[in-house]
Amino acid sequence: MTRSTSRGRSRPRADLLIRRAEQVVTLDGHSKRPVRGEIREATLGIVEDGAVACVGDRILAAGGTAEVEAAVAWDAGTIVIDARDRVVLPGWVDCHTHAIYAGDRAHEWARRLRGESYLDILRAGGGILETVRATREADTETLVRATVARLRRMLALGTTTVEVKSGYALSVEGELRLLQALQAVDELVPMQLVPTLLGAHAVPENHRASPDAYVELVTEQMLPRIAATPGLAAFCDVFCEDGAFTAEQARRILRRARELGLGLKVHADQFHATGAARVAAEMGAVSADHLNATPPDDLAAVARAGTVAVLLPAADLLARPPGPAPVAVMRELGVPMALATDHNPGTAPVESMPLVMGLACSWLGMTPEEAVAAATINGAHALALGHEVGSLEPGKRADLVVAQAASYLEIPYRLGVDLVRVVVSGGRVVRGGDGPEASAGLSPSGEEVEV
Ligand SMILES: N=CN[C@@H](CCC(=O)O)C(=O)O
Ligand SMILES: [Zn+2]
Repeated sequence: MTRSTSRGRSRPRADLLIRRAEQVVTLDGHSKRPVRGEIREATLGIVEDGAVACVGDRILAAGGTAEVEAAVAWDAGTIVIDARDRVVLPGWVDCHTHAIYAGDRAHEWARRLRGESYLDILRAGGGILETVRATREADTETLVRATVARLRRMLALGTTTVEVKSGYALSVEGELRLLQALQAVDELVPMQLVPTLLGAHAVPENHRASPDAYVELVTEQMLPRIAATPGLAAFCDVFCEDGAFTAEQARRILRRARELGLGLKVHADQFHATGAARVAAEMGAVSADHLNATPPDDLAAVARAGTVAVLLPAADLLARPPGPAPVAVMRELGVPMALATDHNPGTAPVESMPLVMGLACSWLGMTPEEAVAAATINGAHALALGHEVGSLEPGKRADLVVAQAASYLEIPYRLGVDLVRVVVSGGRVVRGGDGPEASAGLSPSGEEVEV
């Protein structure tokens, strides 16, 4: 139902008003620092009978329905969504993906199920290197089209901010091409896309005999070339692992990236304790990701540095590292935790953040409150975007999810069930609107609307 109002002319006008939600999970008050330690329901900033009003691509107000409706004006042009029986949350922040690639590795997954190891397959020239061959062969239009399709499916499941790493080209021109293709993708998908250079994802086959020469190529040619174009990459990442790059090589690459003004991320200790998490902490990386094999002392260093631990339960399930990420130890040490899909063709063909939240709770031992914070505000901090996304507060990007649920608990609990009914990204309703008061521009069936 849309309503015109003569009252409150001086009140700011809303383009979009979502009202009468069972719960609005605001996550407010955490824009400066990630949440960590014991996370209680109060930390989530839940408002019952809640509303969110937006104008343009920004949030105008979030709180109780009566309070929000008293604070804003709306008219016949305002889209009004009734959220009775529904929960409103910030759009998911998927802060670790490898979503630009060609080819498929289901056959490798089947080999791993029969007992082969991920790293042995990589050492034999498969794994990441197989995807590198397929990606190098694919034309840019094909890569853009495939990536857009993946990101649109993620968007329909509520992901409104997504980090995408390059890393399947492993040459200066090839990595540049992937990051430029991501700029084209960014124009075609209404999400916030954060690009990361992962030129040090694996040692390419032509440098097998001299990995240090490849590290030098990354530090002396690839990084300066990419950093010379503002916006091409926000972060530099390194896969620090036996069979990929050593802690010392990672340090060299990250140091150079930092000099050139890029933020830092590290694929750390996924299979072995390599010292990578400690390097991430020392270098001031915004995140250290995976952390399956990180010793407690190194996790303590991560906590002290305020580096966000990005946990990737789908990869934990499919890649078979020595064990799942040690959530209880991280909680105890005060390591801030975020969650991401790790979408990639080898170890995580997953696109759903709600599924990842479910795995994080029922398998890794996160509490539902930790999972919600990890998929929203802490994911934002893992991208240095805590001021911009991850919570429902006035001035932040109007990114939100409306889920068919009486409580936020149902989202991680109902493993594999798509409860998302409405997705708003940058103020645009990109999916849904099938509620009784759905109005202009909304698809009655709950299908994705034209984006
Ligand atoms: N472990 C390194 N990189 C990816 C996997 C990439 C691949 O296997 O293609 C990850 O984060 O899990
Ligand atoms: Zn990864």
